[in-house]
Amino acid sequence: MSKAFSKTLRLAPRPSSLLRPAQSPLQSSLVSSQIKTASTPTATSIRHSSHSPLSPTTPMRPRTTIHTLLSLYKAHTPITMITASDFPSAHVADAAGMDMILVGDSLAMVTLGMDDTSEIGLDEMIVACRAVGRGVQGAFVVGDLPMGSYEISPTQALTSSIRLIKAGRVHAVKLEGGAPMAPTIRAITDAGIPVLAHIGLTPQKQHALGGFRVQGKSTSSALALLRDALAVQEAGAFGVVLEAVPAPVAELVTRKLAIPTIGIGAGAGCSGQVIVQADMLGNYPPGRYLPKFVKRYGDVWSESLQAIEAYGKEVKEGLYPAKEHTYPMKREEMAEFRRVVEEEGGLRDKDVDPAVVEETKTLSVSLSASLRRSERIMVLKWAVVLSLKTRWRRRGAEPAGWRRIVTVGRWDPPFSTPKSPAPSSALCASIGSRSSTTEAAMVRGSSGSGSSFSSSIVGSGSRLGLGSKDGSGGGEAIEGGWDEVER
Ligand SMILES: Nc1nc(=O)c2c([nH]1)NC[C@@H]1CN(c3ccc(C(=O)N[C@@H](CCC(=O)O)C(=O)O)cc3)CN21
Ligand SMILES: CC(C)C(=O)C(=O)O
Repeated sequence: MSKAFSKTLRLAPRPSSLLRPAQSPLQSSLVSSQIKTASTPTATSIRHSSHSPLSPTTPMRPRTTIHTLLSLYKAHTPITMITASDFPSAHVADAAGMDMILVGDSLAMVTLGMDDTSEIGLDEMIVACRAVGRGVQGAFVVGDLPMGSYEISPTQALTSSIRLIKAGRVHAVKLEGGAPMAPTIRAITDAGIPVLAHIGLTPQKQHALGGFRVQGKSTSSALALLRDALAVQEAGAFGVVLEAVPAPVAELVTRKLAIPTIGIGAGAGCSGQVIVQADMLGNYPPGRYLPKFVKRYGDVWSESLQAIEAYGKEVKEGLYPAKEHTYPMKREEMAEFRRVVEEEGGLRDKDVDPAVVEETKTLSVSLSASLRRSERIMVLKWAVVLSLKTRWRRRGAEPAGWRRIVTVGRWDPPFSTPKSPAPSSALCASIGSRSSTTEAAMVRGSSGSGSSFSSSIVGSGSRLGLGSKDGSGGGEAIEGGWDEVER
């Protein structure tokens, strides 16, 4: 063990829970299910819930601790680190075997679309850290202290660091700054929280640096960089990020230190590397600015664009969803449903609460009395639908009848006038959010393509105005069909 590094560990005694974080219940259960899967590869009985956050196929990996990092450093094995900002980016980075994951404040720009990193706050960082933590099984997770959360005093920095650890569930914190930050780093490490320092180009201080500019290019600034590196090491940092410094400078600084350097734009002479995941994956379209040091290992933008375009096309063409994406129903049940709809023309009495019918009628009458004719029809329909929905919701269930009403609800002339356009199909869909496309298709299929199908709610022998075909409900005979509504 190198002298300064071991001193770091000694000076900053940490609770063993930090050094060797216990597995969360989620992870232990995941692990046991993986073991089962692994030992019985052909077993089909193990079904993983689609809600299970971590993929069951991810191989197990042991927890990376500060000791693991030290071993890598001592063995001159480059340490791998990548940023993550949410559950999926953490999950994939962890599965890819990254030694460390950084929840960097660059997520302000690449994930939240902010102009720079100065805008993001500690609360937002904590949300990201927690999401990342849920996706990580083995990597050592470092959370960035955002601008404004640590510069005022060592006490402020410690308070923020404790929040990142306790609420954000990270294993260590990172902060920007060299020698002037030494007392702050000391305060945090003394409290048993590992600190990764960050010197060179420190993006939070971009305005003071005059932009994102390479640091340490002159003898004096290279010397200042070395002084900063030694100062943060002395203060107890377990490692230091060197950003955008000439490679030979970074290499020499690395040799003068006894803690690992993690380079980004600092050449291969560092003890490890870090990169912004969104940059290296090619998450953004060509043309977006990328720092010179970024190598694009992927083209996620094109892949995503292609996939989403294909989805859009298939939806427009009616190719998606296909049969295998829909839910089956017993033939007899569907036959009975169809019979009730087509032969009885609506709901059976037992499906409708008489009180609902009464209430709806009253509502309809009072509304129709107070509205102009053109508005009336539309409002009445919505009133009926909403009233029924409320009622049925209150009774703790949404009977098939509600879906049926919404599914077959139609929004076409005469209320689709330039003055009062029909609600969009999207609106219809959201109102009937429990009604499925499949069901709409079934209803459509049953009434013959392009034919008009309308519904009336029949309850207690009463017909309510939902645009019944024969005009007995809302008093409107309506032409047209579902197709017109959807397109
Ligand atoms: N997507 C992303 N990736 C990053 O690596 C990153 C961010 N965002 N946001 C915060 C900082 C900014 N970073 C940068 C940005 C540019 C250079 C760079 O290579 N600058 C050039 C030109 C600067 C100038 O115009 O003077 C240089 O030569 O310094 C380095 C690091 C790194 N960080
Ligand atoms: C660029 C890395 C080191 C970083 O600080 C970040 O992602 O915020």
